[in-house]
Amino acid sequence: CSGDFSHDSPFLSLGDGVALSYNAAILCRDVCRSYGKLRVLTDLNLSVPQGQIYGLLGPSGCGKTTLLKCIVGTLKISRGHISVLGKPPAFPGHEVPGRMVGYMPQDIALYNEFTISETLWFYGRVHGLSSIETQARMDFLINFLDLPQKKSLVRNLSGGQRRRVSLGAALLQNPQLLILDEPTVGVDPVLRAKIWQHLVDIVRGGEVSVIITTHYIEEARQAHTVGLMRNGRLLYEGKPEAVMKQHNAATLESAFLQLCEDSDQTGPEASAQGPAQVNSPTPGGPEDESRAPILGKSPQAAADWKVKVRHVIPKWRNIVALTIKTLVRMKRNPGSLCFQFLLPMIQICLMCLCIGGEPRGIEVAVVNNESSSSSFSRTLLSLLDNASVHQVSLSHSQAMEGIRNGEYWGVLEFGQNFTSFLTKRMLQPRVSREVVEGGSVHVWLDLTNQQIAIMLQKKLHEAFQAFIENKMGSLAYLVSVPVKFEEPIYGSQNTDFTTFVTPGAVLSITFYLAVGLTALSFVLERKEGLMDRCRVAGVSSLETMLAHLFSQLLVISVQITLLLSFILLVFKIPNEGSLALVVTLIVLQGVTGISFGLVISSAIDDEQSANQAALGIFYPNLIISGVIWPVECIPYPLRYLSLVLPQTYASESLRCIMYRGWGLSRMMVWRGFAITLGWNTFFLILATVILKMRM
Ligand SMILES: Nc1ncnc2c1ncn2[C@@H]1O[C@H](COP(=O)(O)OP(=O)(O)OP(=O)(O)O)[C@@H](O)[C@H]1O
Repeated sequence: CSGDFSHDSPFLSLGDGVALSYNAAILCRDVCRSYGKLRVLTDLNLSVPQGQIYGLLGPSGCGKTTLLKCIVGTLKISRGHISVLGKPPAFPGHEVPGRMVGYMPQDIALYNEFTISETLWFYGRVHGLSSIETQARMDFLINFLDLPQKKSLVRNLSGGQRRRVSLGAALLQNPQLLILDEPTVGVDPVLRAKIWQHLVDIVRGGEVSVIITTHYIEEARQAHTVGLMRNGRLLYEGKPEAVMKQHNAATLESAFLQLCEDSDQTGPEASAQGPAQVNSPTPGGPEDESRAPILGKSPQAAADWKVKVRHVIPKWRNIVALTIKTLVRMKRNPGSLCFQFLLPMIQICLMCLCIGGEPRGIEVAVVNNESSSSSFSRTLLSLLDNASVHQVSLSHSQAMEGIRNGEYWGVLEFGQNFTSFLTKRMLQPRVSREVVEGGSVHVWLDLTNQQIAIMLQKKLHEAFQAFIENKMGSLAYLVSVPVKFEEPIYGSQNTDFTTFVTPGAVLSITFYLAVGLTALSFVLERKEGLMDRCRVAGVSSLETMLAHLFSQLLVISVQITLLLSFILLVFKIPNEGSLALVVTLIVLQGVTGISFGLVISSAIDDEQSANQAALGIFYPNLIISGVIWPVECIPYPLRYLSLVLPQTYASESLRCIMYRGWGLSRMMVWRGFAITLGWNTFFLILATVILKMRM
């Protein structure tokens, strides 16, 4: 809201030096708020006098909660002005949201994994209370609110008990302003009376003000002022006795019924134009203010830049409180924590075991038309890797029928004169085509599975090489293809697909687990009202993000340690480079995952959509990043897209470190780090901006 209030004083000024000499804790002028096209608050005027209890009443859905959220600063108003304890909510340096306000939302909004004392300690830390202060307040509140053992877990409490813990959290820091959204629902009449008595006691000194909504209209008679809301407007504001007298009613409820009927008769349009009826003990109520413009900015209105900077800089105590909160929640869910630790390890183990290995027990039909036990064909077949290839001897017609029926992956056929023709071919420099044909193994393959076909070809070449060495001994070098592959510069002759895919897979697994965990945990906290409650307690979105980042980093560290131990020690994936660089790059990819998860959770409100968003990017990103298949095979212009994705250059960088032993001086290494850091920064800024915009 705009800063038309005098920020240094709780007094309302009506422009040109005219100031009203009353003290209002909350002032709302012409407040409007919509959710999309649904208009919830319409030109609402309300005034909560300092040191009083204000009962905000109205039918379900009339906008009470929305108004309270606007007052505490978790929702922005579309139009109008709000002043809370002298300044607009969320004004730089103002402690609303913050320590000055105690807010009990309508939802329970408590961490289920916390005990009662952990809940109060958490808010004590956020409000900057000393341990002695927190302990003293906790003892008082547990006694006063008749709470069970302070070591009881919130999730094991009854609905009414949770509501009382929630009230305790709002009362903890002795705030100047208490905003209670239905605190007495589910509370027995004795305790309800006690709570009201406590509210009356705390406002007695004139320092504390209370605004309370309740469905039990009669209990609001104990309030100094009541306001009746209907359809987003205030129909009445004044003393409870006055409205009863005015309508000649015996109860507050029947007085309000009559007010509603009157309003229905005059119609919504009429009440939309006119101000609320004000029975005027409330100086500065809508009648006082009429439609006068609220003051222009006072000299002090422009907040000092130092205050603004301090307002933006994250508070360490909040980050610590939130990090401890996340760690306690993790500790209380050991099953989920173990799952988080073990899942990446299981994934990488499955990948190393199941991807890139050699096929086993491949059925191959063998048609051998030679009968002699000393024939070359027998020797050659005996040199074929039996673990990979399972030979089944058949006739030509049976073998061809079998391969057509999908029973065999290949057919190997040796002619009747295979041995004599091959001998001729080896001994004579010039032989006929017929001799070459008859001295060759004829192979028919089922090429529908390329990996198996390639493996069969490789096994046949290996068997033939062994056969040549067997038959020719030291002269075997004479029979070789005139292309000679020397020792590789990097990698080894035995490098397999697993070696190629592992670095990219490690980065992807770290990235996606971080995305999933972050996106969901934030969405759930928001859904349960926990984030709003923290925000009212003075926690900023940046602090929430940083705390989440720190606690997730702890989880990632364990995950990465387990991942690396397995790939390096168990699966013996080579690492020629610096382990520190390997770890740093993987951690940074984890941070990219966390920050991308933050973007999803700040933009999306429900788990299903968050899951869909996280899963939706999984396959496209995995495929286009060149993790499974080389980027060089991706057609243009898709390759340009591939190059800017978070894992493309990072995977290449990790491969260069691990297999080539390169360091940061090489461009192919540092650009992987640079791209990852760039994405981290971009995602964090984007998430912060989205969170701010969606407030
Ligand atoms: N986040 C939201 N998005 C869209 N509409 C919303 C949202 N929150 C509230 N509303 C709508 O705004 C209207 C006012 O809701 P609000 O919760 O402020 O009412 P209320 O007076 O507090 O009701 P109750 O007494 O039942 O809590 C309702 O019609 C509700 O459906």
